[in-house]
Amino acid sequence: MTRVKICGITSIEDAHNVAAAGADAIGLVFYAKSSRYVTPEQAAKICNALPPFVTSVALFMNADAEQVNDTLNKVKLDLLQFHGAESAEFCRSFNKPYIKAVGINGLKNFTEYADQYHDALGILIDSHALGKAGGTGETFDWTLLPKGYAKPIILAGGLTPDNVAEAIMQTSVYAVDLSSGVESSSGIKSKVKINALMKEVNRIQA
Ligand SMILES: O=C(O)c1ccccc1N[C@@H]1O[C@H](COP(=O)(O)O)[C@@H](O)[C@H]1O
Repeated sequence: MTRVKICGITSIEDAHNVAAAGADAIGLVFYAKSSRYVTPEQAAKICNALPPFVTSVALFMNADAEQVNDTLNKVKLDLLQFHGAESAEFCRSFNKPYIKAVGINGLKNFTEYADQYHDALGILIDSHALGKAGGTGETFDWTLLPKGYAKPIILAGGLTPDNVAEAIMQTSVYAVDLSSGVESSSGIKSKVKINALMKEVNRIQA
């Protein structure tokens, strides 16, 4: 069963809609330049309102250790997602499970890059260029995905209710991660699109 994470949650209502639709995880963006940015105080309210068995994921983009620690102190978080140029040493320094995002665009050697993060729970592959921010809403050529990599692969980048079934069937990834593809406007999730997404994911796995 392919897992689903919906990223960029900014309200309790959106978190409830994601959980009710049957997604596995919500993502909270702690990157101030993002339209989906939430403060630790807002995120704490959202996480406290989550039902059991829905994973809360904190997305950081080149944050410093102080910001990550401050967020961890204030918010009940299950997993960290590092979406920038964070070193493996930095990612593991919080003693918290993490996933590392990799921008596939222009990446020379996936295995060499991803192997540095050998203690990550999984590797998220997005369409952005190395060093640039993700969440662009752009897809990439899924045939570039590594085959048979030792860790779970999470596919991101431009996924929508219309292309998610094709993406899962073509790639057999462990999980998909969506943000802009299930929004009604930037930072606001659409209940209709979230339900349509989960219907598609369930349809092809029935
Ligand atoms: O969502 C953001 O604003 C964001 C900012 C900086 C880095 C990553 C961000 N989002 C992540 O990008 C991918 C793809 O998003 P999309 O579906 O193409 O909009 C996803 O992992 C988001 O979590």
